[in-house]
Amino acid sequence: MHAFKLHRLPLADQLADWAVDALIDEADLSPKPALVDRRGNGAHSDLHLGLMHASALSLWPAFKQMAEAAIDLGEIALPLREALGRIGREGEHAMLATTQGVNTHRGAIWALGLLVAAAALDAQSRSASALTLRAARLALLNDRHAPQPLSHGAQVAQRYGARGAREEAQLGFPAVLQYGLPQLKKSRRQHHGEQNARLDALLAIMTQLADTCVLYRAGPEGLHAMHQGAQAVLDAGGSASLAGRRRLNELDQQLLALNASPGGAADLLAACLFIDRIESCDGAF
Ligand SMILES: CC(C)(COP(=O)(O)OP(=O)(O)OC[C@H]1O[C@@H](n2cnc3c(N)ncnc32)[C@H](O)[C@@H]1O)[C@@H](O)C(=O)NCCC(=O)NCCS
Ligand SMILES: Nc1ncnc2c1ncn2[C@@H]1O[C@H](COP(=O)(O)OP(=O)(O)OP(=O)(O)O)[C@@H](O)[C@H]1O
Repeated sequence: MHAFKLHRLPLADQLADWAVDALIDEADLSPKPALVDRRGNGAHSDLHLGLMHASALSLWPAFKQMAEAAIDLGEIALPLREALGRIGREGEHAMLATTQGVNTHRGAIWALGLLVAAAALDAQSRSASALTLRAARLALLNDRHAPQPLSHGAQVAQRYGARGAREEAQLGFPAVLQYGLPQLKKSRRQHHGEQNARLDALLAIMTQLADTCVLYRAGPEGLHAMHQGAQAVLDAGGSASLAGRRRLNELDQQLLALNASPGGAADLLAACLFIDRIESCDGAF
């Protein structure tokens, strides 16, 4: 055996690494409209890039434990769903302890947690559609121990009848499968550059998502501005074109004026990057 043979990471460690990488890549991606990025804190007075990084790293143990639970329990059923719920809530505590009470990644723990578990359940079956289907089947199970707080998402669901993070997962992440990933691949095929392709994927998600962060902060007017503005950037040629960049700057200004931060879309971009990483890795993990 070669003395310098590289060790493959255990599956759970590998998946936790990729989930954290996806969160850091999402946070670093710039210029994102009204979100925390390398330029600043967007529409968030209580967030900054360092906090997003620290928060992402604090979630590594939770993602690893979610993968381990999926490997140990091995099937999509209530014991795994409830283990994920418990680990997810512990992850939220770790996040809040790191950020001193600021919600940096609540939606991301939910989406990426389900996807990490879905990937760990069957390391051979790695297509986006297979992963999101397993994640959806997990999300459809009812965690009997989940608290029912009147979250911002629950409040706008009551007020506007909007579908939020829970429903997006239960439907198999249509925003990722039908908008984010196809746009990511399309912009890559057009050689727009990786950062522009990722921005375009975020914008594609923003064209149609019922983002409860935006609805809570800026109502239907804010959501409409996000949908229209993101579509206008893509129609103008996307982030790689001069006309698209001008539209992106206008969208940034408009969302900032409305205090409308698309946090749900940002979480789903991270989900998109995680799935893309898994799909594109050769052979076993
Ligand atoms: C389902 C969750 C997201 C709660 O959703 P709810 O809408 O009630 O909460 P909240 O207003 O805090 O929003 C959560 C976040 O989701 C993101 N989000 C907003 N809109 C959307 C959307 N349409 N699609 C996807 N994500 C969205 C945003 O980042 C937002 O901050 C989740 O926190 C939860 O129930 N956790 C319990 C622990 C658990 O079961 N964990 C399992 C880990 S796999
Ligand atoms: N780069 C990012 N910048 C800002 N938010 C992000 C980013 N990436 C993900 N998010 C998501 O956005 C959410 C933060 O949104 P928001 O601040 O509206 O939530 P909140 O704390 O529930 O509400 P509020 O700040 O209005 O009281 C987080 O749950 C996080 O998952």
